[in-house]
Amino acid sequence: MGMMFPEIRAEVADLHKHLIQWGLVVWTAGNVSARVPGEDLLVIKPSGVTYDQLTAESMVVADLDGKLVEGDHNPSSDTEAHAYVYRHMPEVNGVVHTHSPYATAWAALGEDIPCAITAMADEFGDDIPIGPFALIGSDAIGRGIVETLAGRRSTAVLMAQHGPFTIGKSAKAAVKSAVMCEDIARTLHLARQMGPLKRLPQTDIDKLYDRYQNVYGQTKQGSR
Ligand SMILES: O=C(CO)[C@@H](O)[C@@H](O)COP(=O)(O)O
Repeated sequence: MGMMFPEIRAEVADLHKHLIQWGLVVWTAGNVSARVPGEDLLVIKPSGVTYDQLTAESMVVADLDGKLVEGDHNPSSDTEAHAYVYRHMPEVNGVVHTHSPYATAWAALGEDIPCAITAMADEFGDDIPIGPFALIGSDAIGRGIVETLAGRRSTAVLMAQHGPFTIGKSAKAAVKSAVMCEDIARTLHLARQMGPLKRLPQTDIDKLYDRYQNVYGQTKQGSR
């Protein structure tokens, strides 16, 4: 019998290339997962396997308690965290974790990143919040992600003294959130060296977010 969910496995394996392409990880320090539609299952990277060895075949399938269901490798050490998010946030279909340098520096400081530029209002419509410090090896990280992000727009949380976790309506959307989170963390770090950051007015954040999420690019509303 063939492996379960070959297409989702291939997509998740391929999405890890973006972590390298955009400078979000060194060695194996990051992971991407996707929810399996209609199943209490997820596909995630195997733990400690370098990105050049990630293929559809090397991905693993786990249940939403983080237990291995199919695969020749141990699942990512963050599988329980990803699984907790999928159990408690039904609208989320992708989760990413990295140690991208600027976002992780803000996490080390324990400071929210204020929504001070239009690119941040576009993508997040919100500050990027700090989540609690939580040790790996239980659902503490997942609980911290959900408690921090539930009910707010941001799709990125900086887990204190650890690093960013991002969520999305798809695994690709969660990867994009991780890329934009790092870009914004770097820009606002640079800005803060020159002076205090100033949060945009909430009304402007709301307008920018609405445009970017509903009109920007090739959305139907965006067509001339
Ligand atoms: O941050 C951590 C551990 O604290 C992990 O995400 C990172 O080392 C990557 O682990 P995996 O290779 O996905 O098991």
